[in-house]
Amino acid sequence: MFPPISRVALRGEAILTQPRFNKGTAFTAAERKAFGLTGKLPYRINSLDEQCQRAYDQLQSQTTDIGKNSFLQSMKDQNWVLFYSLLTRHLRELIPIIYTPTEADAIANYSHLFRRSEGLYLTFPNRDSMEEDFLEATKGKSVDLFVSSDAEAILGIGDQGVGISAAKSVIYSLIGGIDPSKAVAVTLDVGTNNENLLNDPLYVGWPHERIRGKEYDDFVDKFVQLVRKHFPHSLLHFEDYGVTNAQRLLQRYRETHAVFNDDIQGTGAVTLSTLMAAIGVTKSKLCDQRIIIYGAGSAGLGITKQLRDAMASIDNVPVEEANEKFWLIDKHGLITESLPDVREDLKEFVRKDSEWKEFQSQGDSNSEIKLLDVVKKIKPTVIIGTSTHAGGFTREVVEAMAEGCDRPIIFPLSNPSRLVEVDPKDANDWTKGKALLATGSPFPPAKMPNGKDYIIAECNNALIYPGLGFGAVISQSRQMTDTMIIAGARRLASLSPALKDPDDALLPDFGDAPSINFEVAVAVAEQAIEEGSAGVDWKKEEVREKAKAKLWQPVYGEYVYDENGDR
Ligand SMILES: NC(=O)c1ccc[n+]([C@@H]2O[C@H](COP(=O)([O-])OP(=O)(O)OC[C@H]3O[C@@H](n4cnc5c(N)ncnc54)[C@H](O)[C@@H]3O)[C@@H](O)[C@H]2O)c1
Ligand SMILES: O=C(O)C[C@H](O)C(=O)O
Ligand SMILES: [Mg+2]
Repeated sequence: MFPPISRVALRGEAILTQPRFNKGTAFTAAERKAFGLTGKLPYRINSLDEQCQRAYDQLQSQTTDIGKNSFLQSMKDQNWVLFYSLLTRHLRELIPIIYTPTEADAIANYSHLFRRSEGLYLTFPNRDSMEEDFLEATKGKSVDLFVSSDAEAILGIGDQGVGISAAKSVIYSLIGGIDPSKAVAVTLDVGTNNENLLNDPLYVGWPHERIRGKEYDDFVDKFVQLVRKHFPHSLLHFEDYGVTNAQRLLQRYRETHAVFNDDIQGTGAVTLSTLMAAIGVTKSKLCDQRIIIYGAGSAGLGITKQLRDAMASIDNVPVEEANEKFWLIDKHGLITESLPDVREDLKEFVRKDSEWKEFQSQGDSNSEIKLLDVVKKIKPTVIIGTSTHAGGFTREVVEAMAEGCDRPIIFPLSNPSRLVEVDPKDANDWTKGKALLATGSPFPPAKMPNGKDYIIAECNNALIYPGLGFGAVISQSRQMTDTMIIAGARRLASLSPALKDPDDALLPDFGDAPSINFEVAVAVAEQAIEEGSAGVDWKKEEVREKAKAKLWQPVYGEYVYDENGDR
């Protein structure tokens, strides 16, 4: 039954200052009496609609996006139902305020905007009390989800010391249906190498250079083992870890717990869905593509592997053959055999020197093979940007690509908006409306040569990770397997507007994110049950109904005072 009747053990000031239970002016007369609130609230009893109207009017009086973000953050500290219902009612308008791109500015100014702590802060110098701190923060809770970050690679803005886990956690509840009281945002503060933060007297994190090596691994491991021990059925989400740790941590834990790295797997999944929609328009197969990945970090490699695995599983292409469809470019150019210091995890995608002799002159440090060289030589059908290099897809690059194929597929995915590899409007103009486009942050539509709007799909992992997570949580999966992720990605691809009209967006609108993510969750849970990863004994046909019943929604339930109730 939703909304549920809640048994609450808090009275008076204590319930008004607990955002999980506070209803403000919406407490009923009976609740005011039972919880000692009659003298603590003004007379009028408001409905949730009226509260949302008032809050929306107040929000509109903020003139900047960052001001709106701070206002909403305060509202989250006061009343969760009101916060989430306001967002739900104005989803399209407010997601960019609480999430990408505005969240990037909020995190960059975290210490200066700081008002109130939230979630769990595990800090390296306090490592000896980690278990105590963990248990204190999770006492009495049945946690379904931990969203963790060490904040080393926040979006494209780099090392921010602390931040992001709370913003990503909000999206799980807003569009994924996860009960916010069952989610914990975890900040793993292992220091920062950001000089500005280290020199800022108001910095709220640990002002120390980042811990590396065994000390770092032991610290993260202590946290992961606490999650495993106390909440064995929970999902553990990793967000914005640095490239040297992200892939390693995922590999280390993925067999033993349901862990999920959003930048690697979430981005890989949403990009696979977007690409499947695009090749639906070009009427080609995944394995027919020649794909340039520009920026071979966590997201770039995650996308590469996801697309490669999909070629293998959907088109039945041997993995080694599928590897040959990718050209990875990082800050020193195309990744070839002779490039020094290539990360171990990129080795299977390294290109042979013998294919690129004309661009390599011995001993010349400027001989890196540039994006334009690669575009001209291989004539890619797809180019994906995860480089943080604003403007990296120049006019020359885009025009050269358009010469080599009819409908160039161009996904500049770097966030926030100011770091996009090419403004989609320019890519559309330079290709005379031929490009099939998707970006990581929201952009306004571009104009097609026939005067119609071309809607730019928002290929952001938030269109899929809440659904992947909710699917894994409700099916109590012991692991988040590749096949569960592919099932979610295929379901999202099947909902693409471009399947019906090739001139329409490659992905559904973010305004529909809750229903889209629900479909993803159903597909994930069905797959988990089918392959035996699930901990529930549902039949596949029951999944939709069961999932519906588990969706958390921002509505007020009835409260009953009970001294043994929740607090
Ligand atoms: N749209 C999405 O859903 C989504 C998801 C994850 C990441 N991203 C974005 O992708 C970008 C990268 O994120 P990440 O987590 O992979 O970071 P990362 O630091 O792991 O990777 C960035 C990579 O780009 C390389 N690079 C830097 N400058 C370059 C240049 N001039 N040319 C080519 N490569 C260059 C870096 O060496 C690094 O390998 C960020 O802007 C992030 O916001 C978007
Ligand atoms: O947070 C986002 O907007 C997407 C992604 O995880 C990123 O790091 O850019
Ligand atoms: Mg991220």
